[in-house]
Amino acid sequence: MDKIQITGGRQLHGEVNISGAKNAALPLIASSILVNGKTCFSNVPNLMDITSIRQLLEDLGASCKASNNCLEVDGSLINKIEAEYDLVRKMRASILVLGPLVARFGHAKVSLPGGCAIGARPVDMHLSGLEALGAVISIDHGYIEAKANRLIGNEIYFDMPTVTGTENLMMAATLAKGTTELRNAAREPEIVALADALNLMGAKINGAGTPIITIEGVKNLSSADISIIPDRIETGTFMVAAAATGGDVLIKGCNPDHIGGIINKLKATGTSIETFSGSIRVIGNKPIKSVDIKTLPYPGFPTDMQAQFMALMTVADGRSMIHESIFENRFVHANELLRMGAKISISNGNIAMVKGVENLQAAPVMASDLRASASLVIAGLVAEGTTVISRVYHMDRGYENIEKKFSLLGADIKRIK
Ligand SMILES: CC(=O)N[C@H]1[C@@H](OP(=O)(O)OP(=O)(O)OC[C@H]2O[C@@H](n3ccc(=O)[nH]c3=O)[C@H](O)[C@@H]2O)O[C@H](CO)[C@@H](O)[C@@H]1O
Ligand SMILES: C=C(OP(=O)(O)O)C(=O)O
Repeated sequence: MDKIQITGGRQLHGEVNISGAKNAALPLIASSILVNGKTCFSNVPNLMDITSIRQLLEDLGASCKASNNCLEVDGSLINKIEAEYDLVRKMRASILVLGPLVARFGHAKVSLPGGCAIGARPVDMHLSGLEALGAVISIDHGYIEAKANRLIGNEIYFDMPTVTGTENLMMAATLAKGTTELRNAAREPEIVALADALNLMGAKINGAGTPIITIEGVKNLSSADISIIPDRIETGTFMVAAAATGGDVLIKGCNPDHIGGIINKLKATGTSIETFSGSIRVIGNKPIKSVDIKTLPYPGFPTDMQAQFMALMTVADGRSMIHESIFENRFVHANELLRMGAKISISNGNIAMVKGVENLQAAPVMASDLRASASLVIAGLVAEGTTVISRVYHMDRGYENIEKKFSLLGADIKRIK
């Protein structure tokens, strides 16, 4: 199994290009199930999760042709409505095929995705939403089965904004008869990107990016060319790494409008940030000021940046309170940061108090999930000595060429076997 080795202490300098967003690409690729024809995606990141969704679509019968960062999916060849456990277990976002399959074929069988390192992550709101659209749902032997002759538009209220839940139901409702209104919908940029793409395919969606999304059902969708938006979490990860190392980095190919919550908190740490159209310059300043954060649905501070921000706070001046309000178990990285000399205490399971230390010390550490791995990379970049991070397959799910990108910025980082 691959590991990442980092010798810390170098400031990051130079330019880095941001890849397409994993969390935008996954629902967009799933949306190609709705189309009885070809959908072409560009700026697709080369990631394990993209391989997983591609394998899943191929298993359903679709043809997928990939070259460079493009992917062409032919949904006209789909001849199977069952997403099997062996494919779904690799990636929770596989649940995103449920809505499109039942909408287009009237029948879907998808393995229950189950929990993961960061929490139980139920899919009850996806299922009750589909029921509201008239699907008959059953769960048997670990599989969700959904059946409907044709989905029928309805009003759906989410108890809390769910990102993939909003995406699943938005996709399903595009082919429903009548109008669907999603209330308390998630507002993430990935939702807007999906609505824009579906509209290009012929859907009639309004309000994406607000808590109320209205979808007027259409009979079918047609082929389209879709470009994946830049990854705001990868952007934020490089911003935090630049701040932590006291570096000066120009982050290119990103969308500063998508990361207001991150920019706001990083500025409060004393980091200098200049935004341009499509790029951001980040200059780290010492001492790093301690700042409190609470993760919230967009446009609040993203849970997917909490681990990286915690790594920054371990070397800040003072105490920081980090409140994780989205997932119940998203502090696993804290234990690894402790092994590197960080001072962190956790109360109530979702509040971490971080007391900044002068410096971290390198140690062998283990990644537990995707963003935990990014936080360990940031810690490794500032620590004294050589850190080895194992289980980096978590990182490969969501960061394209991360060690190459950091190396080009001057980090002493390499992948080892
Ligand atoms: C592929 C993708 O886009 N993943 C992102 C997506 O995950 P994902 O879409 O799985 O996360 P959700 O927005 O659904 O989860 C938000 C909260 O709602 C709860 N919940 C969700 C659905 C449901 O039916 N019932 C329920 O209780 C979850 O357990 C969690 O506490 O949004 C998360 C929150 O921004 C991000 O961390 C993930 O990176
Ligand atoms: C938690 C994440 O992804 P997923 O929902 O695919 O597990 C993430 O991108 O940080």
